[in-house]
Amino acid sequence: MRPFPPTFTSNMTSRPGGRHVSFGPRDNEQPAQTEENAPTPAQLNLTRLFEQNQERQQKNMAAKATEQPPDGPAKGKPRLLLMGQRRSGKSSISSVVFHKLPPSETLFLESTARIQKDQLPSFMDFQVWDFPGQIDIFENPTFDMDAMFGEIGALIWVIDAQDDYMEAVARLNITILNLQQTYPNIKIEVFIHKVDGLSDDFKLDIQRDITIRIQDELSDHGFENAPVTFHLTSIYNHSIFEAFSKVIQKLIPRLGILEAMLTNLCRTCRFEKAYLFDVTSKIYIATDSAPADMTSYEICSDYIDVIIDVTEVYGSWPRSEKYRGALEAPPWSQKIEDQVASNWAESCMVLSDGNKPIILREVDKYLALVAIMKEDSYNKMPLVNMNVEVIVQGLKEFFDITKPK
Ligand SMILES: Nc1nc2c(ncn2[C@@H]2O[C@H](COP(=O)(O)OP(=O)(O)OP(=O)(O)O)[C@@H](O)[C@H]2O)c(=O)[nH]1
Repeated sequence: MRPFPPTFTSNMTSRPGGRHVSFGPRDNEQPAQTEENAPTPAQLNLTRLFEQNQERQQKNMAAKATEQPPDGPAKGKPRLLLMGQRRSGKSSISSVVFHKLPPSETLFLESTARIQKDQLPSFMDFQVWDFPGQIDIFENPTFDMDAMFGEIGALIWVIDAQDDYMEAVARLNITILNLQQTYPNIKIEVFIHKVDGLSDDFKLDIQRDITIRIQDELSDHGFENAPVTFHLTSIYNHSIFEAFSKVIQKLIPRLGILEAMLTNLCRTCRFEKAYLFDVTSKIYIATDSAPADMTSYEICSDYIDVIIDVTEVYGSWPRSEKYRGALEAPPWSQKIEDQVASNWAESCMVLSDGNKPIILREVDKYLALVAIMKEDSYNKMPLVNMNVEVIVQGLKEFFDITKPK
């Protein structure tokens, strides 16, 4: 059972009460930068951290160089670490995406006091750690860095775009510089968050400004191609799911094969777009090669809500012996389980405007294939079903083979 009824609030705008909204980051440059030559406290802090890191790196080299593959956690479940300033929206993101909390109810979330560790049963069984904004791990020598970052899948740094973000960017820079030395394979995903209510131009300006500040700092320290990616997000629309989809996709081994399967399916069945969804979070873990567009993603993701809700209410409903007998009798002469293509959910719906069927087929209890077909392709349904069935079998094999043993 899912804890909350599905809700989707599109493009609603909301500002947390009493938050300061500042849009002039360049006016807030630190005055210390005007004093030439004298190292600022931030620089001193950075130097100290570098030295500490170098010691730690040397100690770790011998012990760690053994099994860690270059591209992902060695064992256990991939971990997504949510970090950032206080009230930047970390707990809200985790609650909305993974626990289906309606976005408007995040207004009542309390500040996180200790690390919240969420085990999420999904196709990949990853963990999400919500890190309290007030704790600075690099200030605190008692933190076990290896336990935190050793098996990490991605570090998600949340920046509140409606607030003054200079401090957040400075902390992020310190974090990246520290981690780059010891854990160079960590993928850093920057969520420029709460962009609802900001104009498109303004969002892009903020993104450009933050990107430049981070890249400049990194290249000043000799890191030219650090794996840092930026996303504009809000819990009040699908952008947060889209961003998480991109993050999770980087953790999937051989994603290219999945994408090629979906691209082939689209070509053979004349689909406009196909997505493979993680049904509980509605993150899509793969899509075909056609350019992604938010509208098709939104329709498919809302369609999942509808179908999954119906399945939860009416799925595996008991049929009486008599009714079952009638269904299994000639002309079908087959057990009911063999007559339906899926033990889980299968559905097709045609939207009257545009006349484009949407098809959904569950792959297993975590994954569903959802696709938008081209106009008037409804009469090809038997062929489409056959092809979808083949792809679903292929997907099952793919996950059987690639799942961590
Ligand atoms: N407008 C808007 N507000 C948001 C968004 N995401 C979160 N918020 C609000 O931001 C406030 C703080 O969110 P939290 O999730 O508690 O922040 P946090 O980063 O977990 O804070 P700490 O636990 O103190 O570290 C809440 O009032 C949320 O409703 C968003 O996308 N847009």
